[in-house]
Amino acid sequence: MTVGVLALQGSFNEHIAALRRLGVQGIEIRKVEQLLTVSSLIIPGGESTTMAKLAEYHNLFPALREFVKTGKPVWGTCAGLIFLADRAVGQKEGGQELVGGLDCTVHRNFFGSQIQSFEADISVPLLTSKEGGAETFRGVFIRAPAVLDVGPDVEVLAHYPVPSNKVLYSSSTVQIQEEDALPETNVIVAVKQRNLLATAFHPELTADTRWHSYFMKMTTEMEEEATSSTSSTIVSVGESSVGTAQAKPDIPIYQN
Ligand SMILES: NC(=O)CC[C@H](N)C(=O)O
Repeated sequence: MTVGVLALQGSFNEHIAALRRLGVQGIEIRKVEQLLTVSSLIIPGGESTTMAKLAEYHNLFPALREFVKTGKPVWGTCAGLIFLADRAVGQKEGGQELVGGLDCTVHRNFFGSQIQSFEADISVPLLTSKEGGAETFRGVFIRAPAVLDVGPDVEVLAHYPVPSNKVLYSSSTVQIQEEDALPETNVIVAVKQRNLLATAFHPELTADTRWHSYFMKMTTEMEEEATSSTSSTIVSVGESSVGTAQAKPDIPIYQN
């Protein structure tokens, strides 16, 4: 089983480290030929416009679209979610190329600018039912996008409840008025459509490997479907195995 991580820009090293904690070797993908060798692909967070320019430079878009179409699992985190979306709003002037495949509209910087980045506990019932562990997952949102609407084949995996009148961060000019709380708006932050998984936040920046473990299971299932006669091999680089519940506290890895 070989997992590629698009390594043009952004948090690809962190994804590779998270895979390593599960005993899986992630392969850095920068060229079309490399993409042809992997069974699944992670598109990391970063800056989607820059990543798109680099992907264009390396002529990766046709191969990425083909990869999505073949049904191989692809997981986009943050900028990776933007890449996978069929439609994006809030793009820089002139827009940017998207890989597409995921029937949804994303807003590139839904939660505001870099300083409005935040962390929040997100409830993800599917992840808890498949991977066990805590009821919630620590979502690290860095100038994060959000999903504005989804097509009929898209499964919504997680919401982030934003109080309608609540400003996420206070500043000298903006005060949070908790007492006037209005009903919450449930913003979509994680989705799945067949072979495509997408999160607006960064699981690779936490010690919780359940999202990676879940993605590995998607990869194994897809491989078994494709080659039902041959068994897949995990390249073990550590002691732990895929699917093992992680005992580590769920804190951002940069605090370790
Ligand atoms: N952390 C991220 O990946 C941020 C993505 C960013 N909003 C973009 O447009 O690319």
